[in-house]
Amino acid sequence: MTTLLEISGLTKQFGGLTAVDGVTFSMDKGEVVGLLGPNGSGKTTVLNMVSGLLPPTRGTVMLNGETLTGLSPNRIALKGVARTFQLVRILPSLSVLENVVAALAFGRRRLWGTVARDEALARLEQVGLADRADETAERLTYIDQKRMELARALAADPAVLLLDEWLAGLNPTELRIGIDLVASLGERGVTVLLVEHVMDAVRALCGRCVVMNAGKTIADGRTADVLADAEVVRAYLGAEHA
Ligand SMILES: Nc1ncnc2c1ncn2[C@@H]1O[C@H](COP(=O)(O)OP(=O)(O)OP(=O)(O)O)[C@@H](O)[C@H]1O
Repeated sequence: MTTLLEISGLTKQFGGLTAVDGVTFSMDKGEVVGLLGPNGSGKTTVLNMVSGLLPPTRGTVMLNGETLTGLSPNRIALKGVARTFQLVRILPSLSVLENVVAALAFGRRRLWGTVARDEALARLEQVGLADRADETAERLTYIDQKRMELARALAADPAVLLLDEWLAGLNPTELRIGIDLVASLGERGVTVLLVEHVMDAVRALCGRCVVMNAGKTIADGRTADVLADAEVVRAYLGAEHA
């Protein structure tokens, strides 16, 4: 396996609070890795540093041996890192199709015109939203806005996709579809870092998990082993899970 993403000693301090404290792990190409931990343990802050939204206080992020730390979010996106947000970010007054076309125009492939339109439709098809292509984005349900945000992220043809609780709030049928979708991305060689509290999804999707607590990594290993780890159960999953 080839190491694609390497996170070393990643640290973020907000004033006196060390939100992320020396986090180190790497991901191979095509791996789907769960990043777990209780609320406030620092997971989103890790994603924010990997995607360049926040500069780390210390530590580095490398993609394919190239340092991302210090680059702007836009540059990092152009290098192949895409993400979704816990609270979806869309262009509300544009159509669903235009939202994805915009991601293509400003993404690393810089596609325009009918090529962009065809590609956008293919991405919407992939996330099950092709029939809503002409709808104004703000009229979509929250779940469909999440789907559209994923289509925008996929339009960037990412090497690494950071999903921040993308499966949260889905009903059981939608969850099944969402899990299959994320699994298909891994199978296509997209490396996925999944911040998620939905344990059925984590078990179904992640061969490996990294668990954080109070900014630190407390476990990193095969999902079954990590979820049975006494410290992970104590800090995150709770006794009823064990
Ligand atoms: N911009 C910020 N300024 C100050 N403190 C912040 C900032 N962003 C996050 N924090 C704090 O850093 C800590 C880690 O937050 P973070 O959102 O990364 O946790 P999380 O594990 O993603 O939580 P959740 O599962 O609830 O999304 C929290 O104590 C949070 O209040």
